[in-house]
Amino acid sequence: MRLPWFVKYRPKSLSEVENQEEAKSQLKEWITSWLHGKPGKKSVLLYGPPGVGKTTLAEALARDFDLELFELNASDSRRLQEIERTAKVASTSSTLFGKKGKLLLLDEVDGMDSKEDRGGFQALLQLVDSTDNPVLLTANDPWDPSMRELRARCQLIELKKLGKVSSRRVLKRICEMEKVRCDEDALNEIIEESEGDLRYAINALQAVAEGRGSVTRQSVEATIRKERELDPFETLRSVFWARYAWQARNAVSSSRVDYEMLLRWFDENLPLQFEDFKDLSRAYAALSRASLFSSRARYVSWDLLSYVFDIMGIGLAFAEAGKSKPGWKAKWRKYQFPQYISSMARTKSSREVRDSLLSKIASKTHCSMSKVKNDVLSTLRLKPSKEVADYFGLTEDELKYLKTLWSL
Ligand SMILES: Nc1ncnc2c1ncn2[C@@H]1O[C@H](COP(=O)(O)OP(=O)(O)OP(=O)(O)O)[C@@H](O)[C@H]1O
Repeated sequence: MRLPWFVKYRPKSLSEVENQEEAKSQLKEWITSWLHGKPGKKSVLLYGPPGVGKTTLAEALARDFDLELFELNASDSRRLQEIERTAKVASTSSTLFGKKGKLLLLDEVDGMDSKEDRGGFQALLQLVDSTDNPVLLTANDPWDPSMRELRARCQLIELKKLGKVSSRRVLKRICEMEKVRCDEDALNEIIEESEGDLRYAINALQAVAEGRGSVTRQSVEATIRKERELDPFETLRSVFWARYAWQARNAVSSSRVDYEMLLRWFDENLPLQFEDFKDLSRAYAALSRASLFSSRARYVSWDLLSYVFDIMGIGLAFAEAGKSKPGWKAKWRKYQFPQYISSMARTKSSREVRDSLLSKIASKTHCSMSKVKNDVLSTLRLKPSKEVADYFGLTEDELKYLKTLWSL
C-alpha cells in the first residue's frame, strides 16, 4: 500500500523539523531537565495551528532522546480509563529495548470536553500534576476557556505557522525524492492555498502529482478547484473509491454539500454501492453512528463534528471487506438523488415553503423561527393533521412539507 506523503516524509529527528527553532530548543531544555530529575513543569502544552508539526515534534523528540513514546490519540484521550491506564502502564512498566525513559503524548487535548467528560478531564489534570514521566499535550487552541486549568499546570510552547520558505523547502525535497517535476508557480499556488498548514500542502502536492508525474499551475488549480467544488455525486464516488483514510475524510469534509445532506445522499445510495449484505450492514452501521454524532454535535458540542466526518468518510469508504484484498477495483455506479430531496424539490421552491411554515408556527407559538426549526419541528415533531393546518393557517404546500418531515 502506498503511504500518504505526509506520513512517508515525516521528519525523523528534531534537526529535520523545519522552522520551529524556538520551540525545539525549549523542548530540548525541558526534556533534559526531566532526565536530570528536576523538571520545572512536569508537562508541556505544545500548541499551534493544524499541520505545523506538533505531533511530528513530539515523535522526533522521543527519537532524539531515545525515549519510549506512549501515545494516546484524540479519541482515546476522551476516555477516563484510557488516560488512567496509559499513565499507569507508563509509570510502572520498565522501558523496552534499552530506552532511556518514557514520554507520554496526548494529542489534541482541546478536543476534550471538560464539562461533558468531567471524569476524563480530571484524570488528565491529575496526570499532568503527578506524572512520573514527561507528558506532552498538543492543542490547536489553548486559549479556549475550558483549557484554563490545563494551561496553568503546563509549560506552554508555541509552534508558529510555517513560513513560505520552509514550506517550499519541504515540498521541493519531496518532489526530488519522488522524482516529480514541479513548476515554481505551481508550488507557489499550493503554498498560498495551504496557509502554513504543511499537511494540507503535502496532500495537495500528492493529489496533483500522482498519476501525472509532473505538477503545473493548471493542474494545481484544477485539483484545488475540483476539491472545493465537489458535487454530491463526486463526493460519493471519492469516498467509495478512496484508498486511504485521509482521502475519504477529505472528500467528506471538503464537500460543498453540507454534512446533514450528505448523510441523506449516502443513505439513499448505500444499497446501490454495496452488493454484499455484510458490507452493506457495516456501511449502515457507520452511517447510523455518523448520524448519531451529527445530532450530538448540534446539541452537545460542535467538536463532535469531526467524528461525523471520520465515521461518514472513513467508515463508509472501508465498509467493503474486499477493498483490503489485492486486485480490488473501484466499481462505477450510477448514484441517485435522495427521495427526500426530490420530493421536496417537487414542491415549488421548498425553501420558501419551509420559511413561511416556520414563520407561521413561530408567530402563533411566540418563538423564534430557529427555535421552531430545532425544537418544534425536529424534536416535538408537530403532527401534520387538518387541525394543525387550520390552527396555523397552513397552505397545502406547507402541510405537505410538514408531512415529509413527519415521515422521516
Ligand atoms: N515543521 C515541519 N517540518 C517538516 N515537516 C513538517 C513540519 N510540520 C509538519 N510537517 C509535515 O506535515 C505533517 C503533519 O504534521 P503534524 O501531524 O505534526 O501536524 P500537527 O501540528 O500535529 O497537526 P494537527 O494539529 O492537525 O494534528 C507531518 O507528517 C510532516 O510530514
